[in-house]
Amino acid sequence: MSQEIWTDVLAYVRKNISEVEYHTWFAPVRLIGVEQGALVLGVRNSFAQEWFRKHYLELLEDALRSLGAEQPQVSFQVLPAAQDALMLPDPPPAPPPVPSNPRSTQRSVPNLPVPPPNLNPKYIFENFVVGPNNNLAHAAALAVAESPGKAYNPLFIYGDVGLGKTHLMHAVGHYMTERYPGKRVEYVSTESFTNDLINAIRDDKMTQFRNRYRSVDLLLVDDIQFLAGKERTQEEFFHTFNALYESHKQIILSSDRPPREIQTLEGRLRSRFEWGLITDIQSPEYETRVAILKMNAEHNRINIPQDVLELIARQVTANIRELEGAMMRVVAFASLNNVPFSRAVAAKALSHVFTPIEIKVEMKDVLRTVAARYNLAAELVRGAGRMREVVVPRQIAMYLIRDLTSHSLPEIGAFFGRDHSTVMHAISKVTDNLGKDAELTLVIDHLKRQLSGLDDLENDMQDSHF
Ligand SMILES: Nc1ncnc2c1ncn2[C@@H]1O[C@H](COP(=O)(O)OP(=O)(O)OP(=O)(O)O)[C@@H](O)[C@H]1O
Repeated sequence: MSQEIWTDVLAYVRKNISEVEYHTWFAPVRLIGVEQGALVLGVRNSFAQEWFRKHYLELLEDALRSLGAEQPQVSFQVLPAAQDALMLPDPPPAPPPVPSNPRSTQRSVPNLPVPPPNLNPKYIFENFVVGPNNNLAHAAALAVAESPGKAYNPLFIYGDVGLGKTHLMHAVGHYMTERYPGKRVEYVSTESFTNDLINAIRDDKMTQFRNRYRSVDLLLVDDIQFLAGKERTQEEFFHTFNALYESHKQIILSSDRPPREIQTLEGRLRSRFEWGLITDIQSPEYETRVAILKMNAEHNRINIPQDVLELIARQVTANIRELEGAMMRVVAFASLNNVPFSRAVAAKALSHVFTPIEIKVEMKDVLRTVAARYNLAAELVRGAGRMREVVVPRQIAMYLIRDLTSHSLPEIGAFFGRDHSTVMHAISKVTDNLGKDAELTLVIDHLKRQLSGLDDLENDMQDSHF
């Protein structure tokens, strides 16, 4: 996760300084991690350390603020020389989205496994959650992947932004390159196709252009609606389409609308787009959104409780890219503010972007927050253990549940697998000690604020040393 935060920070920094400055100062920086809410960066020498403190600290803090850090903290460590040398070859941390047009020299060698073309490695079928909103598009994509050029040609996938059209197209590309090494797959956005065409005309390289697009086994063209109004590009695409279609090569097109709604598209192209199968992707319903978040969290190896994922899924409804962004925002917020995941934390993290939601504290929120405070597993606090290390947190959790929720003593007892008299005993024990034990008083106060709204997160962080 720290890597995602760092990637976002770098993107922010890059937007705010010149490219030269960025490459001089930020390219050699290594992320050490996020420790207790602070972003720890490794720099090459003490001069760089000083330079960063003087010139870039504020910018880095702003970047963290933009990710939700209430009290951004950045520290710099000088990397040991060997480590620096070792770390230098690291790939740059911010992978660009999908390059528009890299060419592989190996592609022209026949029968060699072709490296995956410019496809996003994350966009594979295994990572695609199927729900009622996209099952037809998914089934069609799978059918095409299994019998390219035969099942449906072209396959035309349409839907609003950020709903998985590109993901499905790439998945077919990956599937094909894995299954049939040597097959050529080309993914291109309509914009890149247009630019390539313009360059080819300008540089008198139309033969190369045509060879490139007409010799593929699978052509994936994103955002085909942008062909509208571009007559020369339409003309060229028409011939590319025919050449591929006639030699039974597969074509997959994506668009934000069905062919008949693309204005100023030549009739002959429109009718060709309708020859195969037209399928749409709708916005995902709640269960699919939760499943997508769950898969994403697992993919990034982040352990986010189900109820927090559910809260995020309720908040973001229309667009999966935004849904993923919201989850990352919550993760960054929790990690930069050094607080455990809870619905209150998620609500707070998203409050700047979405309509704030009011959170009712639930028993499991309390249990989790208390357990995190004592560095214990929640189930240990809830369990039957009688060691003082777990008994005190358990009593505190019972006390806080009684205080912050409307659950009755028997309900609290049932949650902990005990009877109501145990709960009563725990509550009176904590109440008795509250006035006498200053540290306990502070801890309870801190936990209460953390659980109810987090308006005082800044103070929480200052207190977090106890
Ligand atoms: N069903 C799904 N399961 C898992 N992840 C998904 C699913 N649908 C979309 N995503 C993820 O959502 C993000 C946006 O998807 P994608 O880029 O494919 O959308 P798109 O429809 O092509 O959007 P645009 O029209 O803006 O290009 C990606 O990270 C993708 O992996």
